[in-house]
Amino acid sequence: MPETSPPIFQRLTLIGLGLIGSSVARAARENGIAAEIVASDASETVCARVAELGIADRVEPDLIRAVEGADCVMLCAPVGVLADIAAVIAPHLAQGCILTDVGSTKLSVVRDVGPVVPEGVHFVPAHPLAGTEFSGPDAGFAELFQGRYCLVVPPAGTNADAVARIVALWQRMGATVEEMEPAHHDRVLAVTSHLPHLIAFTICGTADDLADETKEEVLRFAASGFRDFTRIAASDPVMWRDIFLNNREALLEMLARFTEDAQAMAKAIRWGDAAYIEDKVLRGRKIRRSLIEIKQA
Ligand SMILES: NC(=O)C1=CN([C@@H]2O[C@H](COP(=O)(O)OP(=O)(O)OC[C@H]3O[C@@H](n4cnc5c(N)ncnc54)[C@H](O)[C@@H]3O)[C@@H](O)[C@H]2O)C=CC1
Ligand SMILES: O=C(O)C(=O)Cc1ccc(O)cc1
Repeated sequence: MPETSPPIFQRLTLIGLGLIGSSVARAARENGIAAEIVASDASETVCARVAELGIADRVEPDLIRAVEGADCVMLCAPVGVLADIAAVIAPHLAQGCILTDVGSTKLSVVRDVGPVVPEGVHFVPAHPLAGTEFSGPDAGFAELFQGRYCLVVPPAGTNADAVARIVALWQRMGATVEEMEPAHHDRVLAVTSHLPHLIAFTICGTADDLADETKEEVLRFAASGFRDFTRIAASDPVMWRDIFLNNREALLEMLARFTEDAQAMAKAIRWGDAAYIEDKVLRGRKIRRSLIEIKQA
């Protein structure tokens, strides 16, 4: 008989049952992570759908009732509302409970949620580097985190057992976990995730602004380059509004650097600097190939 590990938590409460929350619900159940999974969402439609899908043991729209008696509460809503949710639930969290999240920005979560966490509750922020351009409870799937990274950013002095249990939770869902400082996390994600999304949203807008001239052609003849951008640009507007506004400094810095590099490319094109252009394209190709090698290793 295959050996089954005991659950890590008795009651795991998920707040926000979109792509990520519903994927955690499915993966937690499939991997026996919690004896009971409670789901709570601000949207009645989402609550009804989660009940219909049967991916939680209990759907509890009332935030306070949802967190009562939980030994782990995971915030899976957009980063802009996490502080408000935390303020409502904080007084109702059980002693020893672990409060965690999956938000894409981490300095803001540490800054906004950290101060309301009561004595005796352990705060372990995290960020799974896994997702898609889809949102909502129907978009989630249990395998989303397999073979992906999850970064945890526990504030200094966090209870080591609480950190170990959050690490175990993500590992059991198939992720590789690494610890990181929140400021470093936000700079790394600004360049690897937030800036690419900004560029995708912007280029789609630029193409759309040229509607009279080219729109029909853009859509009809869209080759893979533009298509790849449209996949990323299909992401959720509220989630990305909140990410941009909550990683303002690092994102603006990376955007400024990118703009300088784009201007250097414009100069090379204007002056016919063929070597510069070729060198930059070659560098892109090398980066892509090294990524594929890492994935295959
Ligand atoms: N989508 C992605 O690829 C990834 C997203 N993240 C982070 O995960 C979090 C959730 O993202 P998704 O699941 O993609 O979003 P989603 O849009 O699919 O789901 C968010 C859910 O939160 C609910 N919600 C909003 N405000 C709420 C409130 N005040 N109280 C309770 N529920 C509330 C919404 O009704 C919705 O069901 C975000 O913080 C995002 O930055 C992290 C990694 C990847
Ligand atoms: O779909 C994609 O390309 C993504 O980049 C998904 C994603 C979005 C936000 C995150 O914080 C992490 C991963």
